[in-house]
Amino acid sequence: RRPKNFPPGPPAWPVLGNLLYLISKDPLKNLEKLRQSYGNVYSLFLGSRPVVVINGLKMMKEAMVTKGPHFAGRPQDLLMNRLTQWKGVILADYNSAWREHRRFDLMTLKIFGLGKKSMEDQIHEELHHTIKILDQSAGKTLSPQVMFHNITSNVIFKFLFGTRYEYDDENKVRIQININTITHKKSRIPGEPRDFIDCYLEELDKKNDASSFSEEQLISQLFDLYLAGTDTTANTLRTAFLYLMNHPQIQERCQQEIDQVLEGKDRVTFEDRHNMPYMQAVIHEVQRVANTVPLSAFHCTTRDTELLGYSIPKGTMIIQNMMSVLKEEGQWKFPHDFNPENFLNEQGEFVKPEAFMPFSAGPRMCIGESLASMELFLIVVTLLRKYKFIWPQDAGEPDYTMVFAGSLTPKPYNMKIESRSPQ
Ligand code: HEM
Repeated sequence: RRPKNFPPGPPAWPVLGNLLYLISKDPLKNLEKLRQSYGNVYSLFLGSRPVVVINGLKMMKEAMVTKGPHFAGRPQDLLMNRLTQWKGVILADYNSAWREHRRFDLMTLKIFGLGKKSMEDQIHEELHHTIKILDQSAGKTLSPQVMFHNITSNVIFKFLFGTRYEYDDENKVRIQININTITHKKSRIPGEPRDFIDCYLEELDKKNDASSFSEEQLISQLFDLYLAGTDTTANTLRTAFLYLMNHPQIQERCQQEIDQVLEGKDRVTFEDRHNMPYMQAVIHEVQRVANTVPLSAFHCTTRDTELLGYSIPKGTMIIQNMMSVLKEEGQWKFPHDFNPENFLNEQGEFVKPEAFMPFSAGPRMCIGESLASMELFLIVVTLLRKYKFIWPQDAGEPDYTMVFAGSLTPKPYNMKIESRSPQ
């Protein structure tokens, strides 16, 4: 039974509730249909658990920003919580341990590169390795899946551990996380942190009884940042090249802008984005259609609260339907098409509508937004400057349907690359 004055929703089956809507073939389409029937704030039962689904920019802003702290919890009784021992940052509840760690993560990200140039250098270093592979593949067809994963994985790896792994290294992450923590303790010089682990160990030195910092938390932070920061960005890159290959006129216009703005320059910097409105528009449009994290991370109410006049008790699980904002009619010039004009004004300047919310909003908003934006820009621009990306002739019609498994990703595809004249 729905609690009193709870948001409306479809009738629920015994035991399963409305679970079938979410585990069927196209859960995102189901959520959209339910929005059409029940409005921007509706409810479902996952088994016997009531869940509220939030849709559309207005309600999303009111819940996540205006009433942010009311909606900033995370459900604590999911299997994943048990597996992570209630540690880390992504699944942590809205409490002081989460707050302290979130603040620390953000500050450390800023120290290592977003404030200085080091993250940018790291992205270029990684691109250097990728370009070696691509140069060998010029004129041929390749699958970009692993390649994009390797770039984004190594960028975050270097930030966390101070090293990168070789692309053919089988052991990569699993072993590194444990070994690195131990070797860091031996090799670090206090006051001269090399990476995230060193910064965390410094924090442990300062630790007092009330502090939530611990070695177990350190391991959980490493896992969380690695998991949250790798496939999200890699999947967005895969979406970018799927669309760029199948919209050659958009690809060419990007290349014209890139050639013009970077003429005589060795390599692109993140600052260059201010002179590249079209490129910026394309990357944002890719993120909008990619809808990479379509249900965000599940939230939970931290107190009894209200939304659109409905009562939502403390402890209610909240699902954000991101597509309902990223493709909301009335918010976009072309909500259902891939069209960079969505981010350009009449003067051709880059503008970011409020409904651009792929990183969510409010107290739980993604902490990797700046890093992801920097990666997307530097990687797409560098690759488009050097190569032309072509949809292979034998690949048939492009399939833009995304595969949903927590995050959204395009179906595997191949791309043909040709070197452009030396830039
Ligand atoms: C295109 C790439 C990315 C997208 C679309 C994305 C999107 C999101 C979304 C939708 C959330 C949930 C926010 C909420 O619950 O309201 C989130 C959380 C998070 N993201 Fe990202 N993300 C991306 C890249 C990254 C990167 C590169 C990092 C690592 C530096 C990262 C770290 C995190 C963390 C730690 C959280 C949890 C924040 C918290 O619970 O307080 N993300 N992200």
